Amino acid sequence: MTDLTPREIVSELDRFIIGQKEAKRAVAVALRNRWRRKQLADDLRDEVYPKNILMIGPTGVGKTEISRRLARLAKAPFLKVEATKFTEVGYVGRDVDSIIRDLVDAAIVETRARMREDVKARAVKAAEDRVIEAIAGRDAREQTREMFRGKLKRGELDSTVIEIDVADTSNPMQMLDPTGQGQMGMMNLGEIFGKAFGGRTQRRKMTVAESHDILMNEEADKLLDDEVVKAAALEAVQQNGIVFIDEIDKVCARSDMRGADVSREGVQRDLLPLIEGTTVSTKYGPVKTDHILFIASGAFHIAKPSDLLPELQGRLPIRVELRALTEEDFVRILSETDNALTLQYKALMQTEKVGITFTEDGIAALASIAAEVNRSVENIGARRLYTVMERVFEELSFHAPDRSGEEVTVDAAYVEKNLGELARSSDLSRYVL
Ligand SMILES: Nc1ncnc2c1ncn2[C@@H]1O[C@H](COP(=O)(O)OP(=O)(O)OP(=O)(O)O)[C@@H](O)[C@H]1O
Repeated sequence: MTDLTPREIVSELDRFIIGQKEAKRAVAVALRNRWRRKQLADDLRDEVYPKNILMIGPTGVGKTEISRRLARLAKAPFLKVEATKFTEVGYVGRDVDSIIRDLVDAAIVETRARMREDVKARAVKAAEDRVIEAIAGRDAREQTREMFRGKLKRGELDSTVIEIDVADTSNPMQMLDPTGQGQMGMMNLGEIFGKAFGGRTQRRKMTVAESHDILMNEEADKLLDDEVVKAAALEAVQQNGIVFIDEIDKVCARSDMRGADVSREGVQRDLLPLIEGTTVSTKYGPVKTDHILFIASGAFHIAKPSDLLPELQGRLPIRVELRALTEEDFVRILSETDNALTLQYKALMQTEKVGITFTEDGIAALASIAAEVNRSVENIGARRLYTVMERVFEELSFHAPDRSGEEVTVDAAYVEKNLGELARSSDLSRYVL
């Protein structure tokens, strides 16, 4: 749980998302409300439900990104689903409870990773002991072990090859059918049960450096109590979980309701109890959804928010609109965000020792082409920047290993050379950009 104020939350989000002030403020308040709720006395705390949010805006303008970054900031379990997934032909029973089950699965993985960090120091020691045992043998004297420990810490053993028993994480069911054709071969029963019921190990050869992460995770897991992980993950989901439901406008029925519309409205009806608060059973135990924050989102080009079921409208009281991104926004997305694509490509090329410099007019040219293709082909928002950048770097990406030591300046001329032709033909850009 974060104790950041709404202003601080917005400024954290500003590092990654350009514009969309209204949406940032709404999610910041939603998060702060959770902190406020935590401060209340028990009886009142249970009465305070989250105010869920409806984000309205075209594709690729930051709806998911804002929600995902918020979840990361709050260290909250997060799940994104498309509402339309539940209308697919052949989808039986519209199992919307799977949303909560998937959220719990994600929370278990995250919680375990976080708790692993907590037991890291002890795990480091245990993992070291295993490496030293693999090198020096089980009966080595204390002095010898310490000598190896010193070498290990200094990285002098990194390329030494060791043989260790590690958990076998391959799929046990494959073992039950080794022929892969439904015919069971002759097998040792002990092997089958050993495989199917956990605790299997496998002897593997690897370098000390390679073994580091594997051994660390194994030793940390030994120190972690599964029950504690489970309880913490369930608590995190119930108190902090965030579910992002995309394409909610696509499950709106209009007044002239026909076959497919009826099924879409059915999805809204199924979603309703989750949002209103219910208990879902998962393999880790029951989960109450009352305090999970739901963020629904859609473009609402055809259907309107008022076409949603009235009960659902009532459960999504906060409405925010996100606007389409402009060419100026693209310039800022490319140059001001902490994870800007320009920084990413620069870092990637640096691994090949190719230096990249983006000039101002280069970035302007990239933004202008992205905006132009969005206008002429289809507006997919900031996602267009990905395809444009990939195309500009296509040649260089391929030849970079042969150009080690070179400096490349991405200016307007460079962008024009690699992209200009393509961007001017909407027939071509439809396929390539
Ligand atoms: N305002 C923005 N600032 C910075 N990056 C953005 C912005 N909007 C979108 N992006 C980038 O574009 C990509 C797509 O955005 P996002 O997933 O948030 O789209 P969306 O609005 O949720 O659309 P959809 O409803 O189709 O999923 C993300 O990688 C995100 O980083």
